[in-house]
Amino acid sequence: MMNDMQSVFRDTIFALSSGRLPSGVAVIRLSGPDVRFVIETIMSGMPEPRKATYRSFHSRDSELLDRGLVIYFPGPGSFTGEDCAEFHLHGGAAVIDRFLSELSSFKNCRIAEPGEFTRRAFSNGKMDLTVAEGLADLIAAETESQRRLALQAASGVQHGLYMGWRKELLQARALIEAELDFADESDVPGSVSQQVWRNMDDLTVRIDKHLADGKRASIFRDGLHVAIVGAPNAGKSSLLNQLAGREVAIISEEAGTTRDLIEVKLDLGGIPVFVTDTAGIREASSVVEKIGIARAHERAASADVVLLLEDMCDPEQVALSDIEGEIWRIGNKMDLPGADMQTALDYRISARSGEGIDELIDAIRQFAEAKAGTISDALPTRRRHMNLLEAAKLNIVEAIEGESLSLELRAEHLRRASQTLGRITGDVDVEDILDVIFSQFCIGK
Ligand SMILES: Nc1nc2c(ncn2[C@@H]2O[C@H](COP(=O)(O)OP(=O)(O)OP(=O)(O)O)[C@@H](O)[C@H]2O)c(=O)[nH]1
Ligand SMILES: [K+]
Ligand SMILES: [Mg+2]
Repeated sequence: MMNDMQSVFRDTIFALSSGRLPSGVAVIRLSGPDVRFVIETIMSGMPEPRKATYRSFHSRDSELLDRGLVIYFPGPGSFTGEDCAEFHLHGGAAVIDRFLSELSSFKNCRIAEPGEFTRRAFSNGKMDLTVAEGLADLIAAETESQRRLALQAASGVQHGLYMGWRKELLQARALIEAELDFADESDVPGSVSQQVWRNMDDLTVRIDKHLADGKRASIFRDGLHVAIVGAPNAGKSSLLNQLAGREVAIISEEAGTTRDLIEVKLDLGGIPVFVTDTAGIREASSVVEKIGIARAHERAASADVVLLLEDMCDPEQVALSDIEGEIWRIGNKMDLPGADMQTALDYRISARSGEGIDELIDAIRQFAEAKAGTISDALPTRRRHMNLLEAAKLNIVEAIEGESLSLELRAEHLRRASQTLGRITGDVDVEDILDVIFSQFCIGK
């Protein structure tokens, strides 16, 4: 469909494609030239294509392996483009072990590498790289926004966008060619390429916007990072436990309890939020505590939001430096009569009673959502895409600004931009990166 290469693989691959055992049902998937032979041998005869058929499965020495469903997907109209099959079996560890070892005993049949099914699908032109990556992301998606983003990529939205841009580049080059061919004829105005450069300007604006959207959307992949910092005993670990809804960190009245960074992951409005508890900041004498405090400073510096926690009964200023993100001043221990409610603070809470915690969580959620924006258009979902988009844009800019260059050279910059976009989708020259991309998949996909 998208690639015109058709690859022929000698091996038939198989893997357990469903989750961890034991499970109610386990699905073993096969793909390759010997799929028909394997099915015929194991269940004597072939089922109707693409129809779930209930059968008994036997080993070659006629031992009953299991009873279950088999579905046969003849190539090329299958996921990988090859003959494929699925066996739906009872999800017991011994059942699956026995079945897999039976499959291994067939000539040219072997366990699939991670991502090998999808890689075959890509090689057989069933999908482009952005779709393949979207599928991997879909399987890895843990939050609602990650799911939506991945599903867009898996549905080919990005692919369509980049193909469209490549077409624009192709048209621009065609117009330049035409201008070169007719340069000496007086009736073709030199303004053809003026129009080309205006179009190319417009294209760089769209690529820039797409890149900016991608930067915002990276929050869905990388998450929002929140650091809790403050003086010892301010109640940082108590706050972490409140946010996590469980006892993650040790709480005690002893100042200097927390030494290491303790991180929990929350799902706030579909966005992964990583909250880190840190060592209380003070002039420490112990070596270990000093290391902990240095880590606290580092984490605060790189966080998107620093929750600077202060004990309202015992206010103490903590100095932070090189902070990249926002600092929110949080007053703690509002449940105590001695709490000073006069100080200017962003939020007041009790990490012991839980008062004010919901408001704080809401504020973090809103901050994350505002930072992420809305997912409506196609977005570049990976650093790989972003890097190639940057490179393509630079090629176009070189062409636009190269007024002192020959038209041929300027057209060559546009050709490179198109090639670079082609590397995102895998339509051009990508053999060198396929191993890296597909090894990130899980086995059975
Ligand atoms: N009354 C009251 N006590 C609190 C509150 N938050 C924390 N505490 C108490 O304050 C003490 C210190 O709490 P921690 O959560 O360990 O404080 P921390 O900031 O993590 O301390 P270090 O890890 O030592 O820096 C404990 O005795 C907590 O029970 C609060 O909101 N109200
Ligand atoms: K403490
Ligand atoms: Mg602590």
